[in-house]
Amino acid sequence: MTDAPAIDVRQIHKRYHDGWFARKSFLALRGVDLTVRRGEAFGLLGPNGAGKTTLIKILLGIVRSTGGAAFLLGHPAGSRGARQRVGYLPENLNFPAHHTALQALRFYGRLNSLDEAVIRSRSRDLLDLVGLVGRETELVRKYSKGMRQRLGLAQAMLHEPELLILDEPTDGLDPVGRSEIRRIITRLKNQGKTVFLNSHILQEVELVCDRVAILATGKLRGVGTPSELTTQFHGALSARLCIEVSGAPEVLEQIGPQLDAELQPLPDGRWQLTAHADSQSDVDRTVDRLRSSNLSIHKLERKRPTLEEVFLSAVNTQDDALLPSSEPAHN
Ligand SMILES: Nc1ncnc2c1ncn2[C@@H]1O[C@H](COP(=O)(O)OP(=O)(O)OP(=O)(O)O)[C@@H](O)[C@H]1O
Repeated sequence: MTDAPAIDVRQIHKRYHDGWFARKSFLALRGVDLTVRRGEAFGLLGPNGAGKTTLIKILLGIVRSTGGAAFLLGHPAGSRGARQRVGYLPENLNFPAHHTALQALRFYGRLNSLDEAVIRSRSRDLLDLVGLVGRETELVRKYSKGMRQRLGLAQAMLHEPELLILDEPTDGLDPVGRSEIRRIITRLKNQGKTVFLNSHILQEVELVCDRVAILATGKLRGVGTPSELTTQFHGALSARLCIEVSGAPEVLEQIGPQLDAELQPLPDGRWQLTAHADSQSDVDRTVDRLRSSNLSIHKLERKRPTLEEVFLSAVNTQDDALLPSSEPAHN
């Protein structure tokens, strides 16, 4: 069991039933397979309605899947063994209004059946980890959103879980608040914890996660490091060469189509030329062509697609949603 992955999801399906006599149904997850290794920070990405919350609820045992199996650290999702080993920060955690940070932690500690002395000593350490020392006796309702999220992280860590599931931990935070949460997540990862993060903020995920999964319409579109995903969707989006040039406009207008490049005028009279450049020889050829046409090069940059571009490409790949699903019989 010690070798079991932090999260192991096999062919998970979820069908919701709705309406009169549950006659309407909707397949929110359609055969998701996912493995999260121990000790990694893993990001779950997907557009609204992709099924991210449904997947998280299945992992936590809040919602039952209608097919497949999920395990946390070798324990069936939702079992006592799994629940004891996972810490959860929900999207909008509301603390009781009359609690101070210390009282809130005591409240959650008791819910987890922790001993009073253990709660006291862990609360001190955790308030230190999340940067709330000195503010622990203030009412939580007077906290900023960032402080509440940091206290939420401390709450999730109180029973010393090996795996943390964080649902939109930086939603609604300013850049300072977001960087504080990132700092804490990195510290937790350095302590050997596994962090599973659901976030809409792609930059965030790119900065903090080792690997990401992209989910859309209930199906996984890709899993890997941001650079592996870039390669996976390379066919749709290759590396680009962005060059700031100046010179005779008529020469530029001729050269643009020859290089299959886009030209955009810049405010200072220069031009931004954007062309595909998958290899160094593509770069050399473009530069030689510009220089031999007496064009001056002011700035040159080779850009890989951003995670946002990869995400959009992954989400827009042909969906087989209209094909019959191979959903297994309900369990
Ligand atoms: N209890 C429910 N009954 C019926 N349909 C549901 C239920 N919960 C979710 N759904 C549907 O399942 C799909 C996936 O929802 P889910 O909340 O998992 O998506 P999400 O990726 O978390 O979206 P968001 O980013 O907007 O929170 C959506 O189409 C949603 O309307």
